[in-house]
Amino acid sequence: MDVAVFEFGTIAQATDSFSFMNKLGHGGFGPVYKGTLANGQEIAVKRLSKSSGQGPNEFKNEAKLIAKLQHRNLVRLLGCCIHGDERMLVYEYMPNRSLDKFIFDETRCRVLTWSKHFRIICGVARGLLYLHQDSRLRIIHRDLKTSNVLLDSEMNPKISDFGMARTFGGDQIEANTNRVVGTYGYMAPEYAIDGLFSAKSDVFSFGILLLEIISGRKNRGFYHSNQSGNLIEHAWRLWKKGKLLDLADEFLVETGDLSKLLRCMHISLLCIQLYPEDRPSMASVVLMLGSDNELPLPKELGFLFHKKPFEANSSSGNDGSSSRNEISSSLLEAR
Ligand SMILES: Nc1ncnc2c1ncn2[C@@H]1O[C@H](COP(=O)(O)OP(=O)(O)OP(=O)(O)O)[C@@H](O)[C@H]1O
Repeated sequence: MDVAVFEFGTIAQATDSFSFMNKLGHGGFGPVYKGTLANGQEIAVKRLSKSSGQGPNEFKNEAKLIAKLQHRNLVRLLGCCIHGDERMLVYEYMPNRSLDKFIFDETRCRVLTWSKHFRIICGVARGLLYLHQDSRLRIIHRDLKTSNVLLDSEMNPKISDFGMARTFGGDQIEANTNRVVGTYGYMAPEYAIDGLFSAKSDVFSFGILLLEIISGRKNRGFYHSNQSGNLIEHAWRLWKKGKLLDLADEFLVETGDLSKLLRCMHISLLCIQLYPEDRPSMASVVLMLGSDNELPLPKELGFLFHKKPFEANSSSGNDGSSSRNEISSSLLEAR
């Protein structure tokens, strides 16, 4: 199937000339708008703010490749739009927006019982497996996080922003400026420090996502009244004491299958192990989620989470800034 190339007029009309009312948010690649096509189909338009430096044909070819990635747990790219220097991507619209808006909101997270959480976890794992292994392109996401997991009308999870690092920035940013692209709090240590990415750095991000989904708390900015450290350290301490269940959100414990809940937390600790080779592949993660087989023990996590080996400049929110971090590796090397 060929990717649709939309006329600028069609997109402007669908979004009411990119009206403020239709703005869904603002991510690292630029603002996102909701739109409705003349046939009634709802769309989300990502207006890329940074020029990727690509000519129109190159951009179209990359969009074509991304559009070929089709899986029930990936957001579908419907097409693109080119207007002068501007580049836009047109996605299917996800009415329930992103996962972060549910799990970190005390009222809205009650909409999701444990079984729905588990369905979301398994869906994200399958979507990532498809990107790593089953798709022809073999994509490493590089920025998996709760705001990049969108939810359709039935709360099925769909990973978004896949292919973006490869296509619209990452490789170029790294090649040209020695910087890595990702989000602080989700980046695997080898990626954050040495700029080395692999499918196993995505597995690390998946582990963090899993911890966040189950605890309802963000790894970044995690606060606990009587101890220091982040969510990972807290999880590790509880694991050592055999009290991992204390990390889970109370509502999940009430509505959940406790052995499955514990199993998911155990899997998350396997995914965030220090050395990439110790982490399971996404194929193993999918198998572990779907079976009751005994799981290996995670290796000591300890070490680096006590220190901040680099300075990350980041911000987040809908104020036009991005939650994306660009960490200069020359800065890292200098320390
Ligand atoms: N297809 C979509 N359907 C519905 N809402 C969407 C869609 N794509 C993005 N959004 C919403 O638009 C906002 C911005 O998304 P975007 O993916 O650009 O940024 P982000 O994930 O918040 O940050 P980053 O760019 O750093 O990954 C998010 O709040 C998300 O909920």
